[in-house]
Amino acid sequence: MSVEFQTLSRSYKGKPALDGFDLKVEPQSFTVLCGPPASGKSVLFRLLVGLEKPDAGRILLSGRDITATPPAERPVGYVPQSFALYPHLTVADNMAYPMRLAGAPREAIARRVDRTAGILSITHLLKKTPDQLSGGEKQRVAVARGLLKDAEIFVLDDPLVGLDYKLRERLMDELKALRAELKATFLYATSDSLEALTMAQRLVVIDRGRVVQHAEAAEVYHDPRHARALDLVGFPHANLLSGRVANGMLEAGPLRCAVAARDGEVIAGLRPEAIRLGAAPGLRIEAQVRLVENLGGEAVIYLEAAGRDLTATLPISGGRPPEIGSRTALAVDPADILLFDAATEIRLAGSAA
Ligand SMILES: Nc1ncnc2c1ncn2[C@@H]1O[C@H](COP(=O)(O)OP(=O)(O)OP(=O)(O)O)[C@@H](O)[C@H]1O
Repeated sequence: MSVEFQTLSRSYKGKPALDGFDLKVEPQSFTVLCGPPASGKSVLFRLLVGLEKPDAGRILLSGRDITATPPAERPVGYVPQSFALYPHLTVADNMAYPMRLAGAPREAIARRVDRTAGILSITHLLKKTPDQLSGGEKQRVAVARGLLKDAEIFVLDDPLVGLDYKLRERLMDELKALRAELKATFLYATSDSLEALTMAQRLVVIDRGRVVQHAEAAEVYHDPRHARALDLVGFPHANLLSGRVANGMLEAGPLRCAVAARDGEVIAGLRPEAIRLGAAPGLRIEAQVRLVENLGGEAVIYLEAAGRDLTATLPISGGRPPEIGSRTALAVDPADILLFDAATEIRLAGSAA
């Protein structure tokens, strides 16, 4: 089933949470919505589930307008961000609750509970009550409960937040497998960019209640169309330096070079992995090392250059990362600098020359 949001708007006390939100996702796709906190992801999901009404705009499922359809009549399963399990019911009964409510036959419920519990590795918990579970176990039960509904669309609002990395990785694989098995359309919100890149077929970057880019995950990473897409997708966060272009010259903190962009205020973006240490061809930058995080094979190095903060990731195979407090020479290929309009944050045509 396809899902289409058409110029959806929703404000709270005059402040827009969604502001002309437009998005269409294909049937049986796995779409990840990635946006910073308070960008509107949860509000969007609550509108799709029917828990709230938009101020303007429409929601279409396979072309049918469901904006005014009551929640119970929408074929949408929901894993909310904050979950509440019924304390007096066992895990199995907690999971079964939405299907019971919908009047599903007992055998169908039992089958579905068993299968979903197996996929999420919670079979051993089925007879326990929530007070006997750890935080992570409760979270997996809540995910299972949301996925149990006989639905064609499932929305998962940051369902793995707070779980340890190994468990998250495993659950991500299992959720993808489950999507294929259920032949359903999955919408998955996260504010974690690594999770977004790992999970996504299609990635939607949201900023301030609007879609700023919708593309394959790799395309968002390699060809960000908006400063927020560059900022959010990738780890560590990209460097975003405010500056200006005048007479074909970029000046943004330590980044000073000829560019083919029009004159005006800009944001110059540079991924940490595009900065090299030592003398290399390209733009030379003098910097001071503020902090080094040694990750084994590579180091994240926090620097100051021309009064601005810069983050670099450097391979340190065999070598040693630079000393904290030392001065160091950096090299940047001007072609790696991405320019965005300072006001709209949209990518500008023309990169460094
Ligand atoms: N019921 C509400 N009343 C008032 N303001 C609200 C309400 N729900 C959401 N908002 C506001 O709408 C904006 C978007 O919130 P939303 O919860 O959708 O963000 P989000 O992208 O899901 O963030 P997070 O990743 O932190 O969950 C925020 O500024 C939030 O304060």
